[in-house]
Parts: sequence; C-alpha cells; structure tokens
Amino acid sequence: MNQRVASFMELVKARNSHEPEFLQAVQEVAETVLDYIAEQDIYNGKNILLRMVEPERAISFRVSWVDDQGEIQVNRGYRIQMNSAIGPYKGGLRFHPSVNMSILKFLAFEQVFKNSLTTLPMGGGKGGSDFDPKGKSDAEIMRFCHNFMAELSRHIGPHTDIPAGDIGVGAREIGFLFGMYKKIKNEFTGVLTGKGLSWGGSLIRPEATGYGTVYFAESMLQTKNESMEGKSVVISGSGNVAQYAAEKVLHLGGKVLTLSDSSGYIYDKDGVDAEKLAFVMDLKNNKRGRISEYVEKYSSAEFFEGETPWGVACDVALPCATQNELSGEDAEKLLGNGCICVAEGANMPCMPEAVHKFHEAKILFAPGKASNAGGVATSGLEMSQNSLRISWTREEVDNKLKDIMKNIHDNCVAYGTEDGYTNYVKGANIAGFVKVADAMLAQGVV
Ligand SMILES: NC(=O)C1=CN([C@@H]2O[C@H](COP(=O)(O)OP(=O)(O)OC[C@H]3O[C@@H](n4cnc5c(N)ncnc54)[C@H](OP(=O)(O)O)[C@@H]3O)[C@@H](O)[C@H]2O)C=CC1
Ligand SMILES: O=C(O)CCC(=O)C(=O)O
Repeated sequence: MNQRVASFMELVKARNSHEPEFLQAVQEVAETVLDYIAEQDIYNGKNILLRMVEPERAISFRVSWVDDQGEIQVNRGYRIQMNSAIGPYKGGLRFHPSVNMSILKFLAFEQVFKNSLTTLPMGGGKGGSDFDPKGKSDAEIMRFCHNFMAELSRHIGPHTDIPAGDIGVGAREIGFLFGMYKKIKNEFTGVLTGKGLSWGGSLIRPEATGYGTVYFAESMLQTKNESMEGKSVVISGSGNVAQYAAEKVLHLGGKVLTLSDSSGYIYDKDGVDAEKLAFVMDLKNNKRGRISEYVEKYSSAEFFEGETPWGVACDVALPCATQNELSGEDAEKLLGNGCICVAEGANMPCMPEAVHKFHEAKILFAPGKASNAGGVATSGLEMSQNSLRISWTREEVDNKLKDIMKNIHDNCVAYGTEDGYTNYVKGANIAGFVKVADAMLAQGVV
C-alpha cells in the first residue's frame, strides 16, 4: 500500500472501524483511484473520494411484523443513500440474516461506481434487512414486506430513490413492496424496478444481470481472439444471477459444469443443459428447494456438501452467489486448472488476495461493478419506459443491454490498460469515478 492510500485508509478506518466489507471495498477503489486523482489538477485538493465514502444519508429502522403463529417478530431495516451527484439513488434491497451496515455500505459504495459506468443518470444506494426469507410462508413474506415498506416509503420516490431486488428479494417481494407503496402514496409510479410485466416492469430485467455478466466475459475473451463457444464454465449460486448467466453461456455454446447454494455445489460432468436449467429455475423460483435436489433427478451429477466449486477444472469462472466467496487459495486452484477468465456476477465475490493472484497471472478478470452492471442498467431502462409510459420489445431491451455492456468493457480498457494488460478493476474504478467526481465538482460543496 503506498503512503497516499495508507493515509487515506487511516481516516476511513477511524470512522468505520467495525465495517470490514465496507473498508475492503473502499481500499480497492483508493488503491486504483488516488494516484489518478493526484495527477489531475481539477480533482486535487477537493477531497472528492473522502466525500464519496461518507453516505449522504444512512437510515436504519424497526420492522415489526406478525408471523403465522401470531408471534410478533422484530427485524432491522436499512437504506443507505450513498451518492446522488448524477441522479436519484438507485440500487437493490437485500433480505438476508447477514445484512448489516458494513455490507450495505460496501454495496452502496460499489453501486455509485457501477451506476456511473452504465452512463445512465443514476446515483447509488442500497438497502435491506436482516430478515431471513428462507422457510417463511408467502403470507409471512407479504406481512414483512408491507411493514418494511410502511417505513421505507417515507424515504424513497421515483425522483428520489428507486430500490430494486438483490439477494432474497425477487419478483414476489417487489410485488408486495410495490403494493404497499402504492397504497400509502396513492400513486402508481416507477418507484421500484424489477416489477411484473403487467404493472410497469421491463422485459429482460430478470435476465439482465446474468446475461450482462456473460456479455462482458465474451467481450473480454474477444480481446484474446477467444469466445464462450466450447468453453467449460464453473458458476456459483443458483439464484437470479446464476440462472441467467448459465442460460446465456448455453446460448453462446459454452458448457455449464456447476451451480451452488449455501449448502454446497453440484457438478454435472455432462453439463447443465437447457432442460436441466429449467428444472433448477422451477426448483429455486417456485418450489424454493435446495440445489442438492438436482442430483436426485440427474445421475450425471454429484453434490458436494459444504464446498464451493472453484476446484473444478474450467476455462471460465463466474462467481454469482455472494461477497468474499472466492479466496486466494481458490484462485490458485482455478489458475492451476487453466482458467483464463473470471467475471464477477455477484458483488465483490473475490477476496483481495484472489484478485491479486488473477492480476499477477495476467488472466482476464472483471470486477462486479463492471461485469454485473447489466442488472441496474436495465433497471435504468425500466425507469425510462415508466417515465415515457411505453414498453420496449425484448429485442430492443436486449440490444440496449448489449451496447451498454460493450461500452462499459471498452471504457475499462481505455482507463485500465498498461503495457498491453488490462486491469479491469483500475479501469472500472477510474471510469466510474470521473463522471461522479465531475458532477460533484460542478455542484459545489454540498
Ligand atoms: N439480482 C440482481 O439484479 C443483481 C444481483 N447482484 C449480486 O449477485 C449476487 C446474487 O444475487 P441474486 O442472484 O440476485 O440473489 P438470489 O437471492 O436470487 O440468489 C443468491 C444465491 O447465492 C447463494 N448464497 C447467498 N448467500 C450465500 C452464502 N453466504 N454462501 C453461499 N451461497 C450463498 C444463495 O444460496 P441460498 O439460497 O442457499 O442462500 C443463492 O443460490 C449478489 O452478490 C448480488 O448482490 C449484482 C447485480 C444485480
Ligand atoms: O437494479 C437495481 O436497481 C439494483 C441492482 C443491484 O442491486 C446491483 O447492481 O447490485
């Protein structure tokens, strides 16, 4: 760590000492952006990054609700409104027992850079709750979502802050949240994205994060005259992002070898084909089952309880589950098995030691804030369609998504290439920073 970064991190740590994930995300940006800032006269002495690491607003609130046994339960709800320099706050809601300020601040901070990279006018935010949707009935989920929105509705709006889904928040939860917002405000507006198609949602939004991650990986591979065709691909997770990443890999002629959840991973030596993927989608999205059930249906597969899939030999790895799920040791296994490309579908799934090893080995590595930006970009397209009261076709949205991902890729290359190697982390951080920083400068010290 150079002195500039060390001094900066000392200040940030003094204020956020109990927030390891947030410090991890800030340090990665500081390491790539501070030297760039020092070289640019316009940013020098303006403390822009120091301002960017402080949320404009961090809201924490009580969510009480009644379970199916008539017991009163209490959870904590949050919304971090990180930066609104280039547009209203935008970012998902996560319902998971691990949710706390550190995790949401890291996600909100990354969201600021990601949203800037999309080139759409969206600031960054993130929110959620330590509520665990696993094992809850639909009625319990509905009561929780309604009580969560009863408070959140005071802080959001179509011109202020537009939440969406993330871990544990999918189409069902967005429906319940939207229903309560509409009731409280008595208005039908595009206050959430990821809505159902018949009430303001956009085609391709469910697919967008996974598809976008694979479009990004394909662009990276093309810089080496390679493509997804014929590649073996290891994917973690089996939720929204993993499912549609797997679908796009299949469209492009790749072979999906693994999927996982928090109980372990399945390895299918024959590959997860379209029919098997449809089984997984039904299992996860409707039956809300466990990935281990895959091996009861398909004998070509094995289940590895409590393990992650990074030891399986592959050409391409797509971590699509959660933060810090791929360690330095895992990175060594991937490199040892000849992996040439890693694109993050999840937010910050690779630990810093893993990223360091990928860079050292000079393989293709994309940070989530660039490679998974297709989800929020398509949310931006949903907002445009809501404002214009129109809906674009599937093909129109998919083409816009492809263009946006290509543009993000090219911007990373422009800002991150040195001596013939593209450091996509550096490229994404600087390209994301510049747009937000310029807007902050123009708006003065607010
Ligand atoms: N949805 C979106 O549009 C976007 C999502 N992302 C990121 O992608 C990642 C996945 O999100 P999404 O697919 O929407 O979420 P889902 O809730 O649909 O799926 C999450 C998947 O990750 C697994 N998982 C969650 N926590 C852990 C853990 N601690 N260890 C192992 N596995 C875990 C889940 O398994 P289990 O069911 O057992 O918990 C599940 O398979 C997150 O990092 C999210 O922030 C990024 C951009 C946009
Ligand atoms: O679509 C959105 O607004 C949220 C997407 C998101 O949470 C993310 O990019 O991590």
